[in-house]
Amino acid sequence: MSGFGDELRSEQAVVDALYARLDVLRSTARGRLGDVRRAGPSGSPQNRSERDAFATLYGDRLAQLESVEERLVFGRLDATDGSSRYVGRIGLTDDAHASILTDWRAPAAQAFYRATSARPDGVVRRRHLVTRRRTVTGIEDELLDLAGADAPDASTLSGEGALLASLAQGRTGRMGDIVATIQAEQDAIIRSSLTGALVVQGGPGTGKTAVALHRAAYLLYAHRRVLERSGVLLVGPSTSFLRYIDQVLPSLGETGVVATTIADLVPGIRARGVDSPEAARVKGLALMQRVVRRAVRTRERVPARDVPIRLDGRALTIRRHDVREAIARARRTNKAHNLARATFVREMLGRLADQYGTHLGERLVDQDRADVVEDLRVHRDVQVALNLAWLPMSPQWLLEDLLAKPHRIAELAPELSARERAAIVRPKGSPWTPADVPLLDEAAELLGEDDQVARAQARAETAERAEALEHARQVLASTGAGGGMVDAEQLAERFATTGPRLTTAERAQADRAWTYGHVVVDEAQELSAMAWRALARRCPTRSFTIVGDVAQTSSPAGTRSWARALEPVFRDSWRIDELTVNYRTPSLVADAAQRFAHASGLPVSPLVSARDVDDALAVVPATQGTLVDSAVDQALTLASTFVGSDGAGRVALVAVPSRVAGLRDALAAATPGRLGADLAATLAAQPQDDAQLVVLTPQEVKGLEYDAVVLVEPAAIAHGDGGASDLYVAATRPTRRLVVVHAEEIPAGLVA
Ligand SMILES: Nc1ncnc2c1ncn2[C@@H]1O[C@H](COP(=O)(O)OP(=O)(O)OP(=O)(O)O)[C@@H](O)[C@H]1O
Repeated sequence: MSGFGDELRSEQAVVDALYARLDVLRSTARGRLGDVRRAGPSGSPQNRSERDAFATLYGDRLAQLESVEERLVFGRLDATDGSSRYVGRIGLTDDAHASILTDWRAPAAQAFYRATSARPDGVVRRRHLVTRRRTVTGIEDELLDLAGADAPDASTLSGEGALLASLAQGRTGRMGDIVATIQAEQDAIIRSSLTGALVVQGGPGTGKTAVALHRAAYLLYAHRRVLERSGVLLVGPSTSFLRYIDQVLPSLGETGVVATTIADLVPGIRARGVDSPEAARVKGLALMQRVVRRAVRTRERVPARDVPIRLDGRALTIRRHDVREAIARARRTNKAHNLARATFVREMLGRLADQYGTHLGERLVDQDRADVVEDLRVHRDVQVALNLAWLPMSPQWLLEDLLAKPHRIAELAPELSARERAAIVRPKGSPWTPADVPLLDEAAELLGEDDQVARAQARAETAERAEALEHARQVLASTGAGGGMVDAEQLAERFATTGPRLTTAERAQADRAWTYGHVVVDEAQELSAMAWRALARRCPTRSFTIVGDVAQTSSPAGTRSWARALEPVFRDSWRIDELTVNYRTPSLVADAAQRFAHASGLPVSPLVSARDVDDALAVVPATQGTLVDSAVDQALTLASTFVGSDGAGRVALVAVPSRVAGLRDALAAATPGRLGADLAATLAAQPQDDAQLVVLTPQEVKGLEYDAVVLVEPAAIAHGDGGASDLYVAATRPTRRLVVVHAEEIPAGLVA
């Protein structure tokens, strides 16, 4: 016992020393930031820009140092050669630049997550340090030098005590990082190569989201030079999901990540409309790329007959033959429609000017010809005729026009059935929907934007950056500034991005045509073929992390097969990995969900729960008349156990959309009597997407988790729009308890 106390004390001494170092670094960064700020806005523009650059750098560094206060260090590795190293959320060095804490993403930390008795990797002992604030409260050792140990199976947990402690914590409504307890199968995915597309398939709660985010953090660390410039795009299913995960990356100290949904993918488009399931499905079909292409092509057309016009009293003709040749010539440029139009117009005006010359009986040259061309260019009838032959269009105009005209859809989408065509017709002026966004993106690509300005700007920026780098080198050499905290590249980046210029993430977000160094897609099974095309366009190197579960697909445009979804875009440059341990749901609940999923024929991945919780599953029968009251009663009982006035703990009622309003009203009416007026008022004031006690649909809880869930009438959920997948999703949200309230028969398998 005293041995353990000694160990604890000696680890406390190490932890104290690491925090002391952290404090020193913080105060140095704070001091430098203060010095820079005190210098004020005087001096030459050059001096000011340098100061701004240092201020941003020290500010960022300080923010990073502040963000690792909790669990700065969480592990220790003892090697066979007698050396040991500590692993933590960032790397630290002492005054002599010797490493005293290894960043979890560094190669030297890998063994902390991967070493096993079968493959100890030079490690004899892995120690998990459990800390509360700056105090070591526990130590958990794993000895890895056991000769002849069996190979572990996938469900062998590393640092089980630390892991289970972290899983048992109350939900806060925000996802936290898992750096202290990443499991071997997860670590292999996190550190997998940057090239190609990596698909991570796994059942609910297997850590796919956590792994995807930690992989983004790892890639930004391991490939900083590439990815800081180009940025990483993170695509999630909803804004409330993005909110749920937005603490994870900053707490890992990363920037340069643009988080978005498909609905918000195209700058300037706010897609808040809602499609019918059938419309969403049809708009997502791969053949829609052909429909959009045809919609563009049919605006490059030869008129039915020659068009007579008059210029200065002379009769000219816009001849069908000329239009045909001008169109062919413009198409040969291989440029996008709006850009190739310049060639078409130039060609047509030239031909008309030649006709004019023929009328005059002379061949027009130089200024005379240029003047006639100009007169023709501004001639209204010419403009009308040329527009009819080659219409300049915005993506919005094209799509709005197409969807508002059943005869155009019939003409351009003959592959669709009459019912499918009818599903996508809608009046002009309707709001954009998420399924419109990939179509708008496709159209934008075919129509083209005038990118000459942007390209010139990019060239200028490259030249400026080279200059900034050289300048930064000189500054560092001459001032000795940086003190090991800054390198020339970082400083150059700051010089380049201070002032009116924007960060990588900001620039990327504003630019539809931005190409990212890596794309992370969560809940990827929901994406349509058209959405995949839009994402692929944003990363020509096809470096993707794709996480999802084809058993949880609820979107009618989504997929049940990775191969079918990905092959059109990635061909054979994608690989698949599977996660099989469920870290969220207690085994009773996970088993129930798995049984139901199997019984429903969903393509489920194998799943083993990491833990068991007593009383994790309850079934409460009700009648149609008592269903709502009974569900609310159960939710309030759960809330009194799990929901705290300190903001911790989350309880959700999940029901089909048609029941949501009734449940919300009943819940609001009953809460004060059951939880007290104060807590009821606190809960009522919380925003819907961060409330501790909520009523939501299965679609809305996708990707999220709660301490406890009341599943209201599972049969109705299983027969709703998202079908069995919706019930599978809803049943796998709780970390501690699932209560099933039903009047109809419970779907097969859900209860043993
Ligand atoms: N190694 C780990 N250590 C601690 N917690 C973990 C670990 N892996 C996953 N978790 C936790 O398990 C829960 C489920 O993780 P996550 O949401 O990433 O799963 P998922 O596979 O994306 O689930 P779903 O498919 O249901 O959306 C989260 O609370 C996450 O923090």
